[in-house]
Amino acid sequence: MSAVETVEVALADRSYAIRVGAGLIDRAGEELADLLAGRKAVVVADETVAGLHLPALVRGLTGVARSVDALTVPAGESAKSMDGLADLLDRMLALGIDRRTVVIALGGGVTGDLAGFAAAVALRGLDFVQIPTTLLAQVDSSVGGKTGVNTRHGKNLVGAFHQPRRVLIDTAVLDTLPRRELLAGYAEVVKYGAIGDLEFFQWLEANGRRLLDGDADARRHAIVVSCRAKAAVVAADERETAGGPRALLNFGHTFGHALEAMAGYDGSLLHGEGVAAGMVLAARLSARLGPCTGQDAERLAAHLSAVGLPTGLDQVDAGRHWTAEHLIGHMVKDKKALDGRIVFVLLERLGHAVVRGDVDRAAVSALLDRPRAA
Ligand SMILES: O=C(O)C(=O)C[C@@H](O)[C@H](O)[C@H](O)COP(=O)(O)O
Repeated sequence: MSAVETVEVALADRSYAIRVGAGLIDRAGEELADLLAGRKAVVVADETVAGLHLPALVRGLTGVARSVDALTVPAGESAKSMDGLADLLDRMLALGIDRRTVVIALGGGVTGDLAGFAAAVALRGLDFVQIPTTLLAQVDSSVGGKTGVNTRHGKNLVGAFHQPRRVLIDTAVLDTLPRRELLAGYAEVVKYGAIGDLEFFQWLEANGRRLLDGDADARRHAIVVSCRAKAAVVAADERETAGGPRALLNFGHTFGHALEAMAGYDGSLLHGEGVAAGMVLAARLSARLGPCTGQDAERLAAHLSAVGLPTGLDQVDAGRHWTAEHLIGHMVKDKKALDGRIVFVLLERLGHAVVRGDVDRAAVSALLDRPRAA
């Protein structure tokens, strides 16, 4: 067993540990024994992950929890819907859950957000554990308690803050993750460097490829640094108060969520791909407004592009030519928007982000307007 590192999320009586190491799914019984003793466990996994990691997890938890049931949900963003939630709750209730039942989300961001929201509302709130199996979920969505589903009005528009009781990050599962998914998660890793840690961004410029190519030390380092950064922000501003620091984690997401909504959650644009293109748009908007420089914005774009992530509208709209009007129509529904004003997370410089509610819509339109190909 290789080393396991612990990152604490300090939230008074809702504090929890994020455990990071290779092989943690195999050791889940031991890792979760204190939480599960005498209680029912319901594992929720998506269909792809169920085929890969569910048997080992159920084996490990059997005899530790009072009973272990497993439910599967479809893979992909479209599962994160009101219908998907209703179906999952129905199946959980049919299992005879009680208020001591622990829900365990095994999978990527979609599974964690959906199962976490189901745990938040079933019997008015059940304990839950996150076992994220994608890089994106490991460095971002499994930490911080944002749970929810998408609606036809946009991404994550219905949900709840519901903190997990523990997060188990098994870095070995990344070995079976498709490259495209790995890259999408890498966008969120880069985000931490861009918004608050220039030194980490520089490290990623030098080591990002090692991480993507499977170097275990580089992976663990990037995951631990990312989780530490997220844990600090969440501890400072758990519920994303207006003007509070948690909104900084939304860098790239105002544009990114609009891109995802335009794409229709059909798998053609992954969340992390939308965030990558969204971060570049936000950085270029920052450079237009200052004081961020064009060099900083293009340095971010260059790194994302070098690893193979999309950095422009043309790369994400697959010839559908989304207009500024289309995208702004989605951005005004963003949860950060206040009194009809879109709130952006912009860069003051690479490594330092700020929240801005005073951005002129004409500047956003000018950034998004593209000449139509003849
Ligand atoms: O945890 C947060 O806070 C974030 O904003 C992290 C984001 O990377 C993540 O995608 C989050 O789920 C987006 O939240 P939303 O409030 O913009 O829906």
